[in-house]
Amino acid sequence: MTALTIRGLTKRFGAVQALAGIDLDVPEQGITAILGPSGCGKTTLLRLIAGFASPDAGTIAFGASVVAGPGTAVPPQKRHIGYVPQEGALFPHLSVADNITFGLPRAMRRSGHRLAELLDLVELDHATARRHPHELSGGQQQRVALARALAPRPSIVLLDEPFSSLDASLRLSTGQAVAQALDAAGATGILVTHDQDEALSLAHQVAVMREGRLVQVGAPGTVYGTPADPDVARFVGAAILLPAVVDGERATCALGTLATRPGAVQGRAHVLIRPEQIGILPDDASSGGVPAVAGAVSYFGHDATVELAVQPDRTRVTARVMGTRAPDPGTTVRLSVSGPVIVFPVDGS
Ligand SMILES: Nc1ncnc2c1ncn2[C@@H]1O[C@H](COP(=O)(O)OP(=O)(O)OP(=O)(O)O)[C@@H](O)[C@H]1O
Repeated sequence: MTALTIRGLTKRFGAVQALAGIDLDVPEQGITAILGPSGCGKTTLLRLIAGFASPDAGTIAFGASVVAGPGTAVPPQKRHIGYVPQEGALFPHLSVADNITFGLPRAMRRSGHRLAELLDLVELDHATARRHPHELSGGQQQRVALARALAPRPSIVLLDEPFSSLDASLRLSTGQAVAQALDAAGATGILVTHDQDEALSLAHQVAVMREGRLVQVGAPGTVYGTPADPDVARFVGAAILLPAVVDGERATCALGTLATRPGAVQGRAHVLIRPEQIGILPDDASSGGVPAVAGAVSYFGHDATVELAVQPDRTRVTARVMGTRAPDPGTTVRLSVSGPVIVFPVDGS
């Protein structure tokens, strides 16, 4: 079943075409991430779904019921959606309990049962209920904001860059807690983010947006593994694009002759290689691969990236290897590429 169906959605602000014809199906439950760079129209799309603004054209339907379209504009309070803004926007003078139960009928607020349920759902200690927002960490504040959004049991929760003010480690754990809470509540999440790691790790469906349009919608693995074009490839992860000549299912480029995915364009093209596809071997002709000289190494603990100059013409590529396997700068090594590569037509890059 589809939780949300968007067709031909457009919105213009003066000379700026913020949304230029959006079609999107959001399946029930799970998280759909709207991923794109600053200014591409993500927040505008979320605001139209929430009902905070009206589209110039197009329709938005929740299940079978149209909430925005020609002659229809259901107000935000009647859309039964939850909204989690960037920094929680909690009421500073209210306790956590009062923040969470703010939108509930008085009888429910008094009973305390729903509050306890919501605290459990977002994995907050019941003792935090008496505190005020300034006595909580950023991650706890975002959990309170989610609990408040989930309180009236909405079927759709809109999350507008909810983790952007958190540091990297808290972002991951808070993101996972939010995903679990949405799942347990049976709600569908729509997460706006410009962070590809967040989108790929939390979402079941990723919708990549650029200049007011959706350029690719798919499962995280599909968007990362078979991006629609070189810009999507670069946006969702580190990408090496090399000129190549394709013949059948083989592409010849600076990293040798590589297997392509079936159906690749033929002749002059560009191949996409992810840094983790490059293996670094000892400099021994029997290892196969192409020779390269190792340059700067960036350690990240669990893994490392290595800059490499591929011989003979010093084509620069970056490999991602286990932290302990990075060669010393200046060492001559051999490079192999695992797995088939994606091919893009020359004019597509
Ligand atoms: N109320 C408004 N009036 C005029 N222009 C607007 C308005 N809201 C958005 N825009 C413009 O529409 C475009 C899309 O903005 P939007 O906020 O939707 O992008 P975004 O992808 O959410 O960006 P960010 O990640 O920086 O929040 C931008 O060029 C923005 O300047």
